Amino acid sequence: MSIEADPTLVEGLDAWRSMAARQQPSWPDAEALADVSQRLGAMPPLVFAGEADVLTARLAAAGRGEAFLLQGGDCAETFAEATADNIRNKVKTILQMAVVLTYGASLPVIKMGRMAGQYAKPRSSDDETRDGVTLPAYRGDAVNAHAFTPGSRVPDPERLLEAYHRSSATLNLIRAFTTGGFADLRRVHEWNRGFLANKAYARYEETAGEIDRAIRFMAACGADFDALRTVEFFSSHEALLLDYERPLTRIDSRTGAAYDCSAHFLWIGERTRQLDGAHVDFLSRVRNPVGVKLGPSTSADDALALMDKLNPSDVPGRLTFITRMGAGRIRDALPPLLEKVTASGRPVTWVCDPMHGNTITSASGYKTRRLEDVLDEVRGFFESHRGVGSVPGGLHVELTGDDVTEVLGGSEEIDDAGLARRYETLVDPRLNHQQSLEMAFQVADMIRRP
Ligand SMILES: O=C[C@H](O)[C@H](O)COP(=O)(O)O
Ligand SMILES: C=C(OP(=O)(O)O)C(=O)O
Repeated sequence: MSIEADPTLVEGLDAWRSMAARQQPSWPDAEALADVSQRLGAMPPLVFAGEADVLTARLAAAGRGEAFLLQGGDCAETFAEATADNIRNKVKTILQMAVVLTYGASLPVIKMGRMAGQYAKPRSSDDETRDGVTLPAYRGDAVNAHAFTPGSRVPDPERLLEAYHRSSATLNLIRAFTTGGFADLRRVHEWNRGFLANKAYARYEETAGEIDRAIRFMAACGADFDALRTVEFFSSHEALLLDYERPLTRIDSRTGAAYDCSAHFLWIGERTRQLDGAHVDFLSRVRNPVGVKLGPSTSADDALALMDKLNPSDVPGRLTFITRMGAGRIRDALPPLLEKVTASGRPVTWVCDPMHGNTITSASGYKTRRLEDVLDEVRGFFESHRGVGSVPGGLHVELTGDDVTEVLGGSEEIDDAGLARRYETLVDPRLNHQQSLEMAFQVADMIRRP
């Protein structure tokens, strides 16, 4: 049965309320939460169901090896940083990476931001202790504030509304950039401006020069370039806070199916992917394309059971598995999953998140990652897929368009002492602009050279 034809899916949209939901805030005031839910439910949707369907078709192509997904953005967006400059720099970085990948690998690249809604974080511990004082952990700006004071850390449902408004403003600007001419491929050089000149920047200029020449050649041949003016760009975030996702879920007037209209693509995190849990149940009932993070402890049977629950009709592009095994584990942990899922003959789009399995604490105490581990996990991802004959369909990265110093290594050779220079993330370390471009060049090579 196709997902829109099953009325029990829509009828059960609130079934998650009686299931175990991990990583939810302890909202102190149930009435205030109910009031916010009602107000969120009255807000316009942030995306249109038809856009989510287009993305499903694009992800199906990535699952067949006919496209490649590039999903990137902050670990945790913050309200304070939802500024024009930050949004523009992130969009530019993703567009630049996409150009490098498209040109280098001759594959269409699906561009998706971890943007316009990535305001909630699952945490390893419910508390944080500093100098003997213990407070509730920061769970993202949609829940509480980062400042280490008792008042800041109390979950406040009004923040869900603020997350909605910031997401709306961010998405509006992304749409303006990507449809208003800013993302026109003929401006490929412009996207480099404003970043620090560096090795990756120079290599990008070379690629941009080659693209320019190709465009001038095609123009001289009389090609029509209207299609270059706009770019499809999709939004995504972890569907962690069900008190946010549920009120933004709407019934599509065309099909009668439910869509979570907080973003085009939603994923379930490694910590909340229990088969009988609230998150899996809720996302099984919406028709957006959805993802699930799979860590190194995932068994092939877990993966198959998630497919049964989240994509029972085997719709290509509906389900993406985002593997995050760690560089040291991927070559052992991924192939058994790929073998069994591939043998089932059922459609899944496989994406590599090389960030979340490679987090370390540096000698000076920073939560960081090594760029070499991150790249090694991507290499392991390609090797595993090539060994099994399955399709490496995309990349999921935590990045920023700014010149932060949060990840070790890269051609700038950021070392432990260098981390302090500009360490700004509130949760996990992100690749900076240069490291993101370096990664794109290397991944283009990996796609090109089987
Ligand atoms: O981004 C992912 C998680 O939210 C994050 O890695 C958890 O970090 P913690 O272990 O500091 O809670
Ligand atoms: C929490 C995240 O990842 P994971 O669920 O893989 O740990 C994340 O992507 O922000």
